[in-house]
Amino acid sequence: MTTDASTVPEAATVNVPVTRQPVRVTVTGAGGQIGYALVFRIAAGALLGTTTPIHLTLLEIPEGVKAAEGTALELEDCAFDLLRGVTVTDDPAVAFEGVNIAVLVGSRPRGPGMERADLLEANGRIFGPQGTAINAGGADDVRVLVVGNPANTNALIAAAHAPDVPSDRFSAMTRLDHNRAVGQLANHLDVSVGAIHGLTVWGNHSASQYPDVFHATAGGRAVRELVDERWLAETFIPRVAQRGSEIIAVRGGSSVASAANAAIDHVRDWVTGRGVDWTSAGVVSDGSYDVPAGLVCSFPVRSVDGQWRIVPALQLNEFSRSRIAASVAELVEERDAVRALGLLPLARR
Ligand SMILES: NC(=O)C1=CN([C@@H]2O[C@H](COP(=O)(O)OP(=O)(O)OC[C@H]3O[C@@H](n4cnc5c(N)ncnc54)[C@H](O)[C@@H]3O)[C@@H](O)[C@H]2O)C=CC1
Ligand SMILES: O=C([O-])CC(=O)C(=O)O
Repeated sequence: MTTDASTVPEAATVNVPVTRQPVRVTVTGAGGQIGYALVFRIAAGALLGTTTPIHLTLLEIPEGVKAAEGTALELEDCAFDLLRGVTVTDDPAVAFEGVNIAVLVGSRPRGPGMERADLLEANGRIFGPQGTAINAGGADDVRVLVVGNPANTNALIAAAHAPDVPSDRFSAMTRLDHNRAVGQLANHLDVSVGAIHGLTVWGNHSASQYPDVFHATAGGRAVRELVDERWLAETFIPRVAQRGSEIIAVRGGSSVASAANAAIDHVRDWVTGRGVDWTSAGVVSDGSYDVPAGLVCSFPVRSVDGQWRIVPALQLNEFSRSRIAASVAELVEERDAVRALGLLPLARR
């Protein structure tokens, strides 16, 4: 089923000159919670700026199509200048035809008492067919952000099913962890978040992740000289790594608005670049920092010419090396588990 709720008149009353074709952005799981928090901000220009027209495609499973159609009606009611059309569909082939930016959210969230890896089999089955559809229909410049959990391994599955798309076009969202770490550190040091630079979340988007402050600065001062190791090991790292569970316990459901915000930060920085500073993203390892090549692991990254590049040659102390190794070991286990389930059938070229 596919419906077009394309109602915003082309260049009718907008102040911004329309100079190019709309960028095609597809959001999966658009009838769900994160989808609802995401698409209005995308349509308002938070993703690609206030002069880039957008066509939004909302992919849902049949049970979710009504909710997505309702969202499309509300998008229409916002009369966003930049929004050139909305397509709602339950067909991945339609959803990914000509897509420039795919944000893969659609999948089950975890509930209280679950770890993200508990979703491996149920959600893993979603990302192979979507990778295949992206391979078949994606635009030459397609970029894919996987949000649905377990995000790193789902990105691995999607990329493995898209052998014609360069693997660096697939990434997994650890930006929420990065933002959480920046927020916690800024609070602790009583500085603004904008004063924090050089922080990295390494590894898996799971409780094993390692938020690393050893290269970070706050207002130009080395963070390692401003915090004590006990606070790092006993408060900061576990608080950031367990923040998803904390949110589930406190609000009764997993993070929504902060996740949508992180997805926007990730894609915006990927497309537009970030100068000299870095952020964190799950990208396909090239073997840097002893992370086995091919795993989707969170690294310090910069976007250069629209491509994520791993920040090279950071000196890692023994503590950092062992924390990264533990999280990478979990990624290897997840990869082996989905391989055993037959969800990683293709060798990438
Ligand atoms: N990487 C990260 O930092 C974060 C990831 N998440 C993950 O995001 C995912 C979505 O979370 P919510 O939006 O809160 O869940 P939700 O349950 O509110 O929405 C998920 C939507 O996905 C749809 N869906 C399921 N299978 C689909 C498929 N094959 N194709 C298209 N749509 C499909 C469902 O119908 C539903 O509407 C979960 O896996 C959650 O764990 C959540 C927060 C942060
Ligand atoms: O924890 C969850 O299940 C949702 C999530 O990924 C997060 O909030 O980081």
